[in-house]
Amino acid sequence: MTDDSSAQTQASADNISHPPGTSNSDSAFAAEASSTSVKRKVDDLGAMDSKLDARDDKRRKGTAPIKEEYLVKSDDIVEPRPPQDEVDDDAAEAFHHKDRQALGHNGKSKRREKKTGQNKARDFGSSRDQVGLCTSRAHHPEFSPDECKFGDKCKFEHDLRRYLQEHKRKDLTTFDGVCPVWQTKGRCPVGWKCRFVGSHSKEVERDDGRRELILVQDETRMAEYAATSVEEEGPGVANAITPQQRFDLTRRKVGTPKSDQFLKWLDTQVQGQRQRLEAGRPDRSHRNSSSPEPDPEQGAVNGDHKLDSRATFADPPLRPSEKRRLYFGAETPVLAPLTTQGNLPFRRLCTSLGATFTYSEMAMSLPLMQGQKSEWALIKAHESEVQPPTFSLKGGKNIVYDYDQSKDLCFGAQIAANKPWLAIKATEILTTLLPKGLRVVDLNVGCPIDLVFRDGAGSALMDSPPKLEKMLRGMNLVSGETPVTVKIRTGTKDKHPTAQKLVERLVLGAGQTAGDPCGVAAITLHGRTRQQRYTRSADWDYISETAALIKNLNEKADGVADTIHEPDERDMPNGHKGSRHGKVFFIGNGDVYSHEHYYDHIEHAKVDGVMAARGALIKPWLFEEIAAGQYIDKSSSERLSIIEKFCRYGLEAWGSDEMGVGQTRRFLLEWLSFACRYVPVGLLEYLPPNIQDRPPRYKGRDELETLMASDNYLDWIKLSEMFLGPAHKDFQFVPKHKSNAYEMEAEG
Ligand SMILES: Cc1cc2nc3c(=O)[nH]c(=O)nc-3n(C[C@H](O)[C@H](O)[C@H](O)COP(=O)(O)O)c2cc1C
Repeated sequence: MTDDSSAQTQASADNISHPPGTSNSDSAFAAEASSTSVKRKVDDLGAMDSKLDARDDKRRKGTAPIKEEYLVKSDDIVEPRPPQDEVDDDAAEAFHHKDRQALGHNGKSKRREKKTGQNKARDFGSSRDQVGLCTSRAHHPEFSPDECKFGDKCKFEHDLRRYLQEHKRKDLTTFDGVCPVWQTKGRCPVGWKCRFVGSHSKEVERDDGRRELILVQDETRMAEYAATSVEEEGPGVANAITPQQRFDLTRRKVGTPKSDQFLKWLDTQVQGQRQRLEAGRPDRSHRNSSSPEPDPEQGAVNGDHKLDSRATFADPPLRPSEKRRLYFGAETPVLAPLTTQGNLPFRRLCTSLGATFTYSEMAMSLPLMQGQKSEWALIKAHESEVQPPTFSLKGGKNIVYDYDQSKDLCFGAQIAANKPWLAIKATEILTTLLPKGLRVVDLNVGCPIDLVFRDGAGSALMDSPPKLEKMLRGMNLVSGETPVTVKIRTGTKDKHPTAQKLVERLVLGAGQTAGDPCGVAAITLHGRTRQQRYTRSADWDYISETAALIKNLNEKADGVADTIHEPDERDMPNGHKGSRHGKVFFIGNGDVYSHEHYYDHIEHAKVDGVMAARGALIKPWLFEEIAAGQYIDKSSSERLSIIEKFCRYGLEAWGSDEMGVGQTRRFLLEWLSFACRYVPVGLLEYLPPNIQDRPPRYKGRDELETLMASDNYLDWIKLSEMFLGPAHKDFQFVPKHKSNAYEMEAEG
């Protein structure tokens, strides 16, 4: 809910979709909104069309409708920002994949590990102490350090006082000088290296008169924290594999017995089919004899028509385990998977603001299987994400038979792969090593990035339905109780949508697998093609048609299952009472930027759930707006406190030492590159805001609001310095839309 300082916007109550269960007259919004004011504005726009002068015309096309008094004009022309936003979004999605080719889907690593995974593809300079403190000293009182195993060869500092006085930058004074990690946990894992170490250390006098520096812990806070935390590694972090597990992965010692069995069976099916084709005999075992011609879409990219294994000639050698039931509904707004941006602190922030479900950044299957640390870092979650979601069901409608909210959790992993064996084995490994930490394993079939696409992964799989079906079927067989989901696009090419045909195949099975669904529990559709990237709006008409189709298919699947295949409860996702087939949930995605869009899509496109990506990056309180069913006109100071929260979460996740502060700053700047696009709703002439609109140059209601609207990364650094202090002299930031690197001026 909005608090006192959040003014309501002048939106027309007639224009607002309300959360289910509220109406115009009973919502708090209706009482406070100045509906006539905006109604007039909206009507005016129609009437004024012919009178618009060139300037207004310019403002209307793809331009955010900012009230006259806030516009910054030169020569009386409203200055639009440079047209770079769509390009930026593509760049943002792609940026950290520049080195993804290094992940070698073919198993051959072309570059070194340190360049893959989270945040490794860009050079941000470094944020280190001038001379580091030896770890044998880092957590100990001054007089009783551990022995340094490296002796004279150790290049780190062993004299604690010298380190503190000469090599370490002075303590930060932000957060009132109190270490945010220590404040939460009662102890700070980085010890003497902490940039706030003064708040958890002191000098004491010993019996012999010597003065010793010691670290201080707060036992009460530690006990409180221990009582509520499910900490596995670091502060509140879940889904971390153990060093032993990682070691075993690197030595190929983690078995994938279920995958091996399935893949072997798959192989025999493919070989059998090949032999039949070579012998020139028509494949009479096809159940669907009415469609003997290969589907032109099948295997189009990989030319693998012949190897199309629509090959459930014999039942697979193993059955899936019974799955945890899923639920998506109006009450469960979903945060999209977001490479780089969807890091743990940002997801934690969104969860705290009302996001119900979250996904990891896309992780590549091969490096996961190889135990690469940076890829497994993507799968770590905050403890708040591995708890049951806290929504309350409105009227208990649409609830899935047997759904148990207390067994559900918020966080799912997303993976990408270009071959069935990779997707299947990675899924088995993920769900074996983290049996309780993942809501779903989601396969990314939307990624547009060239490097991924050319390898046959991401959205390339849209053009290889048989391969994709094999992947999902196998993933479902090996994933234990964890459901498998998939995220797709409208298609790869403009004006040639293929998602609906694909969906039909995934929900019902096709050809040889007709009546034998691959077991996918939910499908998310981003309503754009790969070719279109972020140009033009997402096609919600197509999403809506697909929702209707899936509803039909869900019903039809029952019938097909009756006549052809006796489904086993375990094979079915989200079984519901009275149905023999499991419901496949359908989530729509694209351009959701307000509660209005959100509820409109639930009501009119009739999707089960709605996922937000850039909308949440630009204003993470989108989730609060969805819960409240109204716009929240956050003041600049409220927005600043959200930035502060991110910094706290970042320091908790990455540490409060120089490195952790640098990492937090880096990801904060990445996020601010989106957040600066927010135009406060109080500055807009009419609502809803359109995510594709670019703001003209404008000034905010106060200096801070103006600063937050800046698209100059130097201003983002200024904002970061309010909480993280002056940037390290070696800190670099390359804004994704600018080619010039920024290097911090040296500072003290
Ligand atoms: C910076 C950025 C990173 C993204 N990373 C991923 C990703 O890792 N996996 C994925 O499935 N989609 C990814 N996407 C796509 C989004 O999940 C989403 O489908 C798309 O942005 C459309 O939603 P929107 O209009 O709400 O932004 C990314 C998008 C952006 C802008």
